[in-house]
Amino acid sequence: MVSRVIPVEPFDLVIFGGTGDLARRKILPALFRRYCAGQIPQDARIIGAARRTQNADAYRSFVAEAIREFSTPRHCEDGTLEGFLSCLDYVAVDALGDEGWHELASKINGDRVRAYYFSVGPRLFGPLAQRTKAHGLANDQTRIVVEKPFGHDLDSAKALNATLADHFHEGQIYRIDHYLGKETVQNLMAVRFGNMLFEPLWNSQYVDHIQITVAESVGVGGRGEYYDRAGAMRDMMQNHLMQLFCLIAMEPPAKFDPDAVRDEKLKVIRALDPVEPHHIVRGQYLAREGEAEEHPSYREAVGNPRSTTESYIALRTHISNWRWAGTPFYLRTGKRLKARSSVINVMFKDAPHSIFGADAGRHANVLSIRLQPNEGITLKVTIKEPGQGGMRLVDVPLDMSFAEALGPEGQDPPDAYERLIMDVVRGNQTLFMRGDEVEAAWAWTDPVIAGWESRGDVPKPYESGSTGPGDAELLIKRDGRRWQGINP
Ligand SMILES: NC(=O)C1=CN([C@@H]2O[C@H](COP(=O)(O)OP(=O)(O)OC[C@H]3O[C@@H](n4cnc5c(N)ncnc54)[C@H](OP(=O)(O)O)[C@@H]3O)[C@@H](O)[C@H]2O)C=CC1
Ligand SMILES: O=C1O[C@H](COP(=O)(O)O)[C@@H](O)[C@H](O)[C@H]1O
Repeated sequence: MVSRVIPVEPFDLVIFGGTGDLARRKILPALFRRYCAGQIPQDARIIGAARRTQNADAYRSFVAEAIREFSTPRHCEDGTLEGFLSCLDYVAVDALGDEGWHELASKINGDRVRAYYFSVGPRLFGPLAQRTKAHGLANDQTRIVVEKPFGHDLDSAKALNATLADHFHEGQIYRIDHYLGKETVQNLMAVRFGNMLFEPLWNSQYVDHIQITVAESVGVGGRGEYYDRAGAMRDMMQNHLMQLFCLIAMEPPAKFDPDAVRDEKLKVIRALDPVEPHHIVRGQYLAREGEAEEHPSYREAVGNPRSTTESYIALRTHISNWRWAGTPFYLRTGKRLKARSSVINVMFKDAPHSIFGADAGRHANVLSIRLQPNEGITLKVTIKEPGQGGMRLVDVPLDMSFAEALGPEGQDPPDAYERLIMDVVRGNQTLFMRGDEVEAAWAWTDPVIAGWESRGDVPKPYESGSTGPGDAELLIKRDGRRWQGINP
């Protein structure tokens, strides 16, 4: 199955922070892949902007290096890299001063789409918005792309929304949550709303509970300073897990358009109950014996021997609405866990009555949506155990891997940033967070954090390579349930 690539109109994209880590590892390789796919026209202009002084050729060498290191292009013909590099330019600009802005303005084309990607530290989001406008770089076609973190709490998110709103209207602001750009995350909507099979069962009458797991095998890497101020609750739960949660729990939007989808997500967040303190477990990873040098403990990695920041969080929450009344949602995420594995498990209830008697045991269907890796869907169904031993039941998986089912496109789907950047150029905000959504997510998150801060809560240690702290097992076991495994 080969999908049709529709080229976008020529555009100007300025990447503020175009020499930074995110630009190097994600944004520029994503643009290159879209160029290879034939989606970016030759007269598109991609301008890196950062403080350091260098000419366009030096920037092109930097980008070529980044692409060699981080891009795995398909269908790329000889000379494609040169073609892509010829779309690039560079201007030295200071987000906090006036240097470089005049030159940047001179390179922007009059009447085509202009996108400004703010891939810089969050303290620069406001100044960039202000200067972009003040130096005449913005027109009605202008879009700004704002990276995470979008605020540190509700007050800072409100302040940032207000600052951006001083210069751009909501329809111009693209707040990135890269999980929304993941192919399988979009598939959540396709599975739910493209099939008759699931939606009638998608409620508390048939669903016992839902588990969302985003497990990472990596540690905090080189982002220790940022991470130690954030922790798993702010870094992952408030945004990525919250978005997955919304897509799983929301009502069907009337159509797949930005406000219809975002209105429904917002309703879910606003209907969330506050999390009870005894429904949260925080953890912090320790080094495994003998591996401390290669894979240090969390505290070692962030250079803060007394840190009480969590690298793991598990919680139970509820939505107070008609569809989900009484259905618990268990969410967990953490670093340095057993495997990289993001899965949503929809755990259905047992059949109301067993005609096979007590010996048949208890069996319930489970729909597992694997977001990464090994993207696909498994439905656990109950069948008869083969043989003459009476009517004994056994659970077997109906397994579908997207890679196998979809052929080459399924094996190498576009990276999240590819999809999202092209959506910016096309002017489609469906997969971006709206300001009120972000604020609602913080309004739910803040009291949780305030609670553990006021209690002086210290995260529970867990060993790197494990499934997290033992208390997280108890969190769900107390309810007579258990986590599904963390498997690669
Ligand atoms: N790296 C990652 O994996 C992820 C990053 N993010 C977010 O992306 C954003 C960028 O992160 P990352 O790339 O890691 O950060 P880096 O520190 O690697 O890069 C920062 C960039 O900003 C530029 N910069 C710094 N100060 C100024 C200034 N005053 N004016 C103009 N440019 C400036 C730097 O270049 P120079 O010093 O030359 O000015 C550099 O290009 C952050 O908001 C981060 O939270 C989000 C998810 C993942
Ligand atoms: O935004 C973030 O996401 C990554 C995980 O993203 P993934 O695409 O690799 O699943 C996480 O490692 C990082 O801490 C966080 O800031």
